[in-house]
Amino acid sequence: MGRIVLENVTKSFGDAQVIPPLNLTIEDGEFAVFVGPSGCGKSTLLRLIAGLEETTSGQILIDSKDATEVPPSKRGLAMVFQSYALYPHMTVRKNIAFPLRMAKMSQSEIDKKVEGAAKILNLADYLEQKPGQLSGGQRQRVAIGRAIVREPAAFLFDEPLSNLDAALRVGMRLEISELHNRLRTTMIYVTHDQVEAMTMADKIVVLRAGNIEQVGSPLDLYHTPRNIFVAGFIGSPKMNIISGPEAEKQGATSIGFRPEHTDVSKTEGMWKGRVGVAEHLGSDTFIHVHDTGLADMITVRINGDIAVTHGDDIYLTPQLDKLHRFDADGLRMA
Ligand SMILES: Nc1ncnc2c1ncn2[C@@H]1O[C@H](COP(=O)(O)OP(=O)(O)OP(=O)(O)O)[C@@H](O)[C@H]1O
Repeated sequence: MGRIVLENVTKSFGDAQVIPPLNLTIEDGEFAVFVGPSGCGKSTLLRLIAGLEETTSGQILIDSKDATEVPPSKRGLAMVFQSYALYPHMTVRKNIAFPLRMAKMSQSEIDKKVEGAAKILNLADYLEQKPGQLSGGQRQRVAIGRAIVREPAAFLFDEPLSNLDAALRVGMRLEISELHNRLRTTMIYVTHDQVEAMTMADKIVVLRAGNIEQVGSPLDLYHTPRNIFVAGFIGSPKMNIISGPEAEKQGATSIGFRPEHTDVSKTEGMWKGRVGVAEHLGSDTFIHVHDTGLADMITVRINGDIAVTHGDDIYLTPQLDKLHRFDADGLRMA
């Protein structure tokens, strides 16, 4: 079990309220991702759930029980820190066993659990090695192993991949998703990387200045962002957002169109511009377009290659059925 409910939770540091009253439910077995720009309160929210920070007001329920005053070690949650939180002088076996030894579990039971976790995480061959002999990804798995053996109601991850290189991040991202598929335990994952959020989450919670801007599945957020902030945050490259006469023509204060929802031609189209940087990836081409009179830069993405280069004229036509319309408050219009 691992259903986590926050009811009117607030957090202030001195006079500064970093989490205004916040309500959120994470269902048992769900993979929830907290995402948002630096300083928006993601880590604070996770630490409140873990019990590493005290709430200023409100309640935290874990499986319907009030956990607001329960100390971290008694909440049944496991926080996975970055891999450097391992003990360098201990073997992998001892690192994974550490929380069980603290809990005074019998040696035979410890061995069973450590070996079970090592199997799940493909670490069985490394149990007698020290963290320094392992790759970054393997170390990260040891950190996860230490959490798994406690059989927590939920795993809490705070940017666990941020100190890994790009290729390893992608690999570990898949491993954590696979682990979730296998264990089906609630996971809460903090990142500022919207690609991680999109690819891992059942439910994304987009935060800005401690406020929840939107909660939904990755594709809900992609297709129907409820405001300009979410529209600009979810999706890569970012949605183009423009205001002025072209938006007014669509009956909106601002309109948004994604790079992948824009038709491109060298001869005709709705708006004319000039190619700035064209990134030819083979599979796709990203073109950054200037001098449209709409915005400093419009980014478009097309499948495959197109023979354009810096300085060429180019014509853009947004796909009107995929246009996002926003009112003067930046809220999505029906
Ligand atoms: N112990 C503290 N004392 C005072 N202010 C704090 C404390 N911890 C966090 N804050 C403030 O609370 C706000 C939210 O911080 P938090 O670390 O939760 O953000 P975040 O979204 O996780 O950011 P990042 O992505 O940069 O890690 C920030 O303005 C931060 O300065």
